[in-house]
Amino acid sequence: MNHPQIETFPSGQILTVGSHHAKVIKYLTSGGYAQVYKVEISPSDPYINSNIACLKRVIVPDKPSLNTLRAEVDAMKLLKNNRHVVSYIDSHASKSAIYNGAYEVFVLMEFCERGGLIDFMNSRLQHRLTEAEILTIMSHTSQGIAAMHRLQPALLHRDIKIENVLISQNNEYKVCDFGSVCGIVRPPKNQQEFNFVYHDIMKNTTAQYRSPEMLDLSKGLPINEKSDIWALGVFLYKLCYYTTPFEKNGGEAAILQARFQYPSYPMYSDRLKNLIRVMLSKNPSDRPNVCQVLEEVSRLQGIPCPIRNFYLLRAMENNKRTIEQPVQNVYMPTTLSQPSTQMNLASLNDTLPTAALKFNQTTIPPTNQHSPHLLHTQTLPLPTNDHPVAISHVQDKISPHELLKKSSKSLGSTGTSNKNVIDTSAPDHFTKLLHASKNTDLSYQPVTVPTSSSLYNLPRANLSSSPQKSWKSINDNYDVSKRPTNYVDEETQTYTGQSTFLRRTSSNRSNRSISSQYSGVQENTTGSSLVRKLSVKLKNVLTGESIKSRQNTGDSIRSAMNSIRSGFTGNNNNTRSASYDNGKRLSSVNLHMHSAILEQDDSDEFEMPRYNSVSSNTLKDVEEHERRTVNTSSREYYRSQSPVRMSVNREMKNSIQKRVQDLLKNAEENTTATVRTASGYGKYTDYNKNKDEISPTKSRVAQFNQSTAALASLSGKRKKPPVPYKRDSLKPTPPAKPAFLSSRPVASSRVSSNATDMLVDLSVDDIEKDIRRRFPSTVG
Ligand SMILES: Nc1ncnc2c1ncn2[C@@H]1O[C@H](COP(=O)(O)OP(=O)(O)OP(=O)(O)O)[C@@H](O)[C@H]1O
Repeated sequence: MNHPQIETFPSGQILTVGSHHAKVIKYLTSGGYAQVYKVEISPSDPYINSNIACLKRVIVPDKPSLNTLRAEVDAMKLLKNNRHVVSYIDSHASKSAIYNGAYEVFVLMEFCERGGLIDFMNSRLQHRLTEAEILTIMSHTSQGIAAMHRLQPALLHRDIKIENVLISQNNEYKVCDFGSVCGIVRPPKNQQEFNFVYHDIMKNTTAQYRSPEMLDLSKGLPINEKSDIWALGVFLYKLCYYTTPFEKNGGEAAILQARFQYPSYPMYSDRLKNLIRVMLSKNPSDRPNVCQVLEEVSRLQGIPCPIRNFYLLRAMENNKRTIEQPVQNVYMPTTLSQPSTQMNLASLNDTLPTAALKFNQTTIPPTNQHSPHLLHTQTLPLPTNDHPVAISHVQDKISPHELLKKSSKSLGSTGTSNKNVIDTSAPDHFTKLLHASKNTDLSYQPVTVPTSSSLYNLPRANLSSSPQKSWKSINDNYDVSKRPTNYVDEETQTYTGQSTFLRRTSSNRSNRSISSQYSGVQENTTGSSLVRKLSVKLKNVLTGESIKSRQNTGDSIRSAMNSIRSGFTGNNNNTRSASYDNGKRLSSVNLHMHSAILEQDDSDEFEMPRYNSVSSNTLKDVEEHERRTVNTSSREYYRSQSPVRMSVNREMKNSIQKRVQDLLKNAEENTTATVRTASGYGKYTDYNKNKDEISPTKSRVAQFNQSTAALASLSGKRKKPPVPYKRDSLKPTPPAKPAFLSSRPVASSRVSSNATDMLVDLSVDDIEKDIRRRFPSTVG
């Protein structure tokens, strides 16, 4: 993004950000893209329990850049209120009054009083961080990342680094900067996809933190959570040694080989070094997942692991579900307590391919004993037919006794190379790697991970030193004016002496393109996916949010139906229904009441400003953006890669289903049409505190009733308006299909599309059939 330089706001300036008023206390600093202010907000935020917040002001030059920011805000919203993520408060976007065509975006978030981790590290050049301090930072940061990885589908941060961790007033470390988030990226299938992924990585990641699979896409490995783990390993190394592991020796070649060395100073325990080593494994599947990292960090700290291993819980739950399915003619013991059948679930976890771990999230009742080791010692019921071991058991149709004997035999063997057999006498894969180093005096612990921390030679002496004691100087260091000028670029800096400072660079992501030339790739992070479009359209139909006349009610239904259809067929040409034309809609909306709101299709995006001056400048870019990029095959590729939206929409999906059902039910019951008012069609907002406007809840109910009534009143009462004659030559030509799409059937490329997966549940045929039946004149 090419960001224009702008004047800073003076102290005392009052701004409106969404439903908050923000008074500038002071300008703090400028990041690569943003001006950052400390502000006083009103009303105060209930989560942070304070009226002091951080305001990020970004001027973006164009709509694609704006969409990138939207994705960042979407991610922050998803992660809101996590203790180790900088918490989102509010946001707003408007057209810039200073720069033509540019946009000004404000994001309000929790203020991290103690500034950046990098400042803290710079304050400790003489006395490097202790192991206990490093473990605390690592634990908090990993918890922030775990909050992302636990989402389904998982969110990747993709830019984990020292510069992106801030410190709160009460010394909690928090992950920030979600400008690079994306979902799991499957390996590119052709040259075009390869180029997109490559450029996307170059643009959104920091060179020294890139993983081997990111650098060598020809390996055909996905970019998934394990790429974040690699970056977290580099992060840990840098916490220890103030430099990254590959910048001195070898650069990219060293990264590709995962070749690095530990400096002799400062001294850290072998356990900590081993943790770095496994996190920096060349093969992603050899790296621990974030829960395992946290478990090991907690063991080293001698405290219970703060989170439950969600990968493991999902595996267990899935396993349980499979077992509960009746299998005919097979004797299945419910539990087996013999040691030989105890399977370390972490082992199972690591044995299963990553994809197999992406089970549906389920709620598992909390255990009484919250121990970091508890989950390691879970007894796994006998393997079932979702696992290679189980297949033979299930197929064999044997009695419980034989089954037990057989499983003891196969599971008990050690050192097996048979991948179909889980070796329960061996430790889990990660634990093995962790303790395999010659440097460590620990031999791995078989089967059961001990709960006694003494087995792990915990550095007790270090643990006793409180990190808080040495954090006195952070506040001083936070003042940017007091920062030393001799910072060294963090991309190239090598620790050369005690006086070398780490630097917060103005452009932290090396190779980060300043232009938006890869707009197709940007869609990945913009979240302008088909799913969103369809969901929003359908939502609009159901809530009446963008309906302004009966005429358009029918149009909207048609449009939504067309969109849903095209969602299944992959044919986008008809999604641009003339009835869904922004300009047309604008001409008839009540600008006075809700112009800002009605112009905006994506109702969950930035909270639009409440003051009048901006209302006519609000953004309706997504439709336009999609129209512009409808031809790009990257869009096809990234259609399956919009996790932010998908996570939001996952929750929405159920409510959509319910609303469709309710809508149809209510349409039958509702005999009197509700009188419609303009206010009833306003945009829903969580923050609408203005008493003059309809409250969010009431507004939603009203909207819903009105749209229901409107639909009901349409039934049989209105003739379909004549379709205006249009000469063929005036009809829009459908955009040409890119070569890539022609060479490959669209349907096959959509198989992996999560967007389609989600929509399947909506039973569109049923919806359409029902609506056709009820409103024959409306749906064309
Ligand atoms: N919530 C916050 N509380 C306190 N200080 C903050 C906060 N957010 C950002 N800062 C300060 O502002 C600096 C720049 O912020 P940030 O990194 O988010 O900006 P950016 O323009 O997105 O930078 P980048 O180049 O990393 O994308 C941070 O390094 C930090 O010192």
